[in-house]
Amino acid sequence: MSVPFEKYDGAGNDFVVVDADDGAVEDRAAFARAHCDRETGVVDGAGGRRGADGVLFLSLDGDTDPATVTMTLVQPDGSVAEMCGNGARCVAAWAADRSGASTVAIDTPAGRRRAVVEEEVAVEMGTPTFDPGAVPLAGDDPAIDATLDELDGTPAAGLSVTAVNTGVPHAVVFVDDVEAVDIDAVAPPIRHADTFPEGANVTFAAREGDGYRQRTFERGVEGETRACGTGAVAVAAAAARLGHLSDAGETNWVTVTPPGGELGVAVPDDGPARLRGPAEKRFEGELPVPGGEQ
Ligand SMILES: N[C@@H](CCC[C@H](N)C(=O)O)C(=O)O
Repeated sequence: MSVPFEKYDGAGNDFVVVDADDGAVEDRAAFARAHCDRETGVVDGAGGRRGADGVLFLSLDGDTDPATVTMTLVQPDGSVAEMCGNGARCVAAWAADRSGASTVAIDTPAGRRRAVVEEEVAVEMGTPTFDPGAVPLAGDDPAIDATLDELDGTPAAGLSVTAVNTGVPHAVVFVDDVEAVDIDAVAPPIRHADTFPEGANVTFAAREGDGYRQRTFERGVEGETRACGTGAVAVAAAAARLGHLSDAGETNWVTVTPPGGELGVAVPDDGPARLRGPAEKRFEGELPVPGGEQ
């Protein structure tokens, strides 16, 4: 048995998109593990990398105003993420391609997010929180520019971490040069630290002009991705919290640049964060359903 899919890309974060209403994929974790693998997964019909950063199972209701999409992101390790910023932007582009709607409400496990599709796709990202219970953190104190003793003896020793939830947990580490970070060595001790009982995505950021360069090691992918939207929001939110954005203005758009593209982030004091950037369909095809009948 096979299922139709489309491949979308949001600033370098790439996703297999499956219409959940087809009902063909019973074991979503097995499907994601099989087709996201970077060596053996879905072949890129547009000539790019094999595999994907996750599978978006989507259900579109075009009869509501605005159109509503229920989004479930299943990651390469089979886990379900509560939120995905670039995924949500790809969802909005998918819904616009299908229904012509330029405004879309996206229901995620983290709550409803509104998106607008123009030349770029912008999505509301909720209000970032440093609250220890919401990140979540193991203790009662927030981690703001904090050195975690438990990282002693690891490649992450001595790094200052700011913990923030932008729909999913992020540990933000400001460095002088993101390119110089040995991310596969430094990120895992933070990602698995007891401080983060549900784990954390680990996002490195370095100032570049009025904005930031970004690299993120994603939970669920268990490796670096070419972009991460919740990570970009985490960078701007942490920078604002630490007083680093005073010259840029906290309600202005901040440019955050991951390896795969360019994102804009706004983190106003009095409302939800917003994320904008490119999101586009790359190709479509059919994929086998693991364990599915012939
Ligand atoms: N790439 C995403 C984040 C996806 C979720 C993350 N890997 C997690 O498990 O928390 C984004 O663009 O935000």
